[in-house]
Amino acid sequence: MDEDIWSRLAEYYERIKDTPLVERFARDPERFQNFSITLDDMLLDFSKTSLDETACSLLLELACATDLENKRDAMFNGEPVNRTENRAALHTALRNRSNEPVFVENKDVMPEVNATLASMAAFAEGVRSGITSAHDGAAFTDVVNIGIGGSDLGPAMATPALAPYHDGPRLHFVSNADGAEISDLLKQLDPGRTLFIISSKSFTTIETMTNAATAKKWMTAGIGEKATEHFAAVSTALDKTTEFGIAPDMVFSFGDWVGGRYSVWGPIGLSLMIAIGQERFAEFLQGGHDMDQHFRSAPLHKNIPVMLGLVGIWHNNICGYESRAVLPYDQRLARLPAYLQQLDMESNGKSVTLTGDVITRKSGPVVWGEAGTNGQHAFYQLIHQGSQIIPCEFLVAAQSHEENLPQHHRLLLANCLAQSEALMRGRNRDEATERLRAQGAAQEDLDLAIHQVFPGNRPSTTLIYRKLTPRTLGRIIALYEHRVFVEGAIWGVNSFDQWGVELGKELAATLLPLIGKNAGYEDKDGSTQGLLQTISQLRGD
Ligand SMILES: O=P(O)(O)OC[C@H]1O[C@H](O)[C@H](O)[C@@H](O)[C@@H]1O
Repeated sequence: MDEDIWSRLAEYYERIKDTPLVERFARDPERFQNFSITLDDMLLDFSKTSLDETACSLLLELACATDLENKRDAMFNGEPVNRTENRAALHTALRNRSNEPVFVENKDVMPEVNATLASMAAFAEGVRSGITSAHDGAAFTDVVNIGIGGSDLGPAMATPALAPYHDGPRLHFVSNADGAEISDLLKQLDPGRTLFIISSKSFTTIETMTNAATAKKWMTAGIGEKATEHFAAVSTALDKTTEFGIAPDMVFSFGDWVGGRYSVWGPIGLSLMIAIGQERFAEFLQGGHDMDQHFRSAPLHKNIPVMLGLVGIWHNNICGYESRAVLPYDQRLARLPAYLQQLDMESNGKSVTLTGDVITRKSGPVVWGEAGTNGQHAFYQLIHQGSQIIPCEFLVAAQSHEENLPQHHRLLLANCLAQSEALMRGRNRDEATERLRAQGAAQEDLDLAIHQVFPGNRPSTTLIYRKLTPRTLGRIIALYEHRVFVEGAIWGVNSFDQWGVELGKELAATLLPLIGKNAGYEDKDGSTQGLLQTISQLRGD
């Protein structure tokens, strides 16, 4: 049945694709109201896309035909929706502020969630106040989260996002296997005042374990045998954290029903909680919960994650746009594109459905982006005049935290709106020629107009929120999580596994002993052999 809807969508798009966006606004004075959704002080505007009422109805029909609502309820109800790993995906339980029971295999997980949150809060507030102190009783001045992927990107994105609320110790993040990162950081730190949080769900991830071992060595050199007192861990592998030497009361655990890239809401958010305090962290959770309730209860056509997901499906599968740019006009969200790359591309970068069938259409698009206005002076050239169309997703706050710098925020807002307007309306050759004439260009220079044509009719969405508070950030992240879920549900993929990261890891393990060797890799392909030899020569091994 859904094949029929896909075909109807494709046919319908052929009929309407040449209607300019500006014409749609001219025809429908209510277009903004009809193609935007509000949740309290947040608004998603998707009126600057080619979606119209018929396209929306067809997409909603598709959502129903692919059983979106039942799939959503199954996730919230703790069913093992991550079927390839036979697990629930219950990040929503971590922010379930209603406290209604949530069952995994007949056991309510909420008491455990609340107990963990309470122990995180006790630890975080202890570190912030100095009660949980360094080996000599002094307060920690610096906290370093060592983790990668989902054990890094959440707090690494959210901490700068909430900088105005950051009143705890300084926070640092180390993720890369490249020793440059930890080395450059350690040079700035005092081991006697530094706390490490080793964040790894599995506690086996090679990058994290290598950085953790380096940190432990550095700490031991600095403070001696009490080094492990300066280590906490966030993990589901308690045997491994003990083996590393971390005291059980410094370890924070979570269920295997929390996926790495969905884990900022629980103990992986410990570093964020230390930065902003438990109350602000609770507001962040409340924001996530607000979006969960909206996602569960709002009718599909008034449901922000659902409609953002359907806009994504429309652009990717129907219009054929293969990437999307996330453009926060909010410097503090500069890490949001990186965060969303993992959330989106690790979740939906799949080629096989849950039932093991090869997907016949495009699944997860390429997600990329940069904070505005910086992007304008870099890659917007291609967005405006390049040969491919990139749907742009703008985010912007109506109010800034910098009340003493109102001129900056007005400028930021004007730029954000100008970009979506320019993408939509473009500039034709006549207009470009007129503009040159008005600037006093000589007749022979009017040919330049061709270079100053903007095709226009390029789609964008804008998410506006009052101010980037903890609660708003929670809503934004949960919105994107559910958007990814909506798209994954329609494609029929498992948005909660990530088998695609494994092969590279396995091969790295086979290559590690070969680095610096001149032989022993005859079974490798010619390129890999050649590269190994070159590395050996260049290193002088
Ligand atoms: O938390 P960890 O077990 O250390 O995993 C860290 C990251 O590495 C894996 O390879 C996955 O790609 C990510 O989904 C995960 O977040």
